[in-house]
Amino acid sequence: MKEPKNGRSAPAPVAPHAERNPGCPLDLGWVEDVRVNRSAIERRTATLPGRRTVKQEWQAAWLLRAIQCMDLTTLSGDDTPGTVQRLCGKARQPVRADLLEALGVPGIHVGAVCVYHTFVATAVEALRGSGIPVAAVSTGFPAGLNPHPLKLREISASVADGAAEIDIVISRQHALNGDWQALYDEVRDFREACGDAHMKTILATGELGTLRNVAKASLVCMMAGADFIKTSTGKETANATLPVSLVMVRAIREYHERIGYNVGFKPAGGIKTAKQSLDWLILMKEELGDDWLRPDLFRFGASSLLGDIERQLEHFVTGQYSASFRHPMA
Ligand SMILES: O=C[C@H](O)COP(=O)(O)O
Repeated sequence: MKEPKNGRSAPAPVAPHAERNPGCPLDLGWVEDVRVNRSAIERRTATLPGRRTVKQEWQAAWLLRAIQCMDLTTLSGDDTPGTVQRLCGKARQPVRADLLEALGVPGIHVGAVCVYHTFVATAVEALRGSGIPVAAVSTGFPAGLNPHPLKLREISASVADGAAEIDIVISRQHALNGDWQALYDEVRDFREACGDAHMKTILATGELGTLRNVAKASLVCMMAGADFIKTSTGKETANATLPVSLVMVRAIREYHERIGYNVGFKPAGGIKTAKQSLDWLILMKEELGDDWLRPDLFRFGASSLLGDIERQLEHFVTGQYSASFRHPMA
């Protein structure tokens, strides 16, 4: 990440989309060879937040980057066109103008807005001209138990309404049964239905049983053409965690080394504080390098993280914390 030298933290302009991952044939030998050392993974992630930290203007710069890498999300049963429109307003101007001015940042927006299919057209309209893509959760999100043909139609409908990114959920049963061919075929079909829209595959790691299953499912989804692998829906009992993320980003690194394509990573669910966002950015920088600190290869899926980041930026500028209601999301 480019870091400020003079206290100013203007983020570089960033493109939303990287080169597509075409996938590769399913390599069952590779999948079955996967091993995960749980205690080593847990040790590494337990020490990471304590060992590394960024302060002051560097922290402000990293928090601005976290905003640029955010899929600002609303996935509630009480979503309405009005709340989605207000969220899109927040996506265009995620930080108060006076704070941006004080930071010396001309303008900034989030990576994408993420909604249910029903609100794709509303969000597309509200974001017109902003360059912010709309992501739709799909394929029977969050449980992923709808009939397969219906899932494909749901993807097509969101693409037709203007979604540039589709967040699919995998059938957890395929991973739990070790039926990697079925998972590969399913995700391959989803990828085809997405057409030009970028596909993020949600593993719902909290429901996959073991870290080894997480690693295997990550590889299979990338072989099937996932542009991103994403931890969680936000609706599982356990959502994004650092150990699960470490396993997934190491699978991304392995796929890159063997197949040559960069696949993105999206931790999602339960990421609410600026401090947590810094932990994830440090993880990405240390494990995958600076290329994965941009929105084309890294996103946070989060509905409430932005409010805390804005509060921290306000504290950096004014030295004071405001109440969270002063930074409403929608
Ligand atoms: O994909 C995004 C998640 O559903 C957001 O989860 P959250 O509401 O816990 O931030």
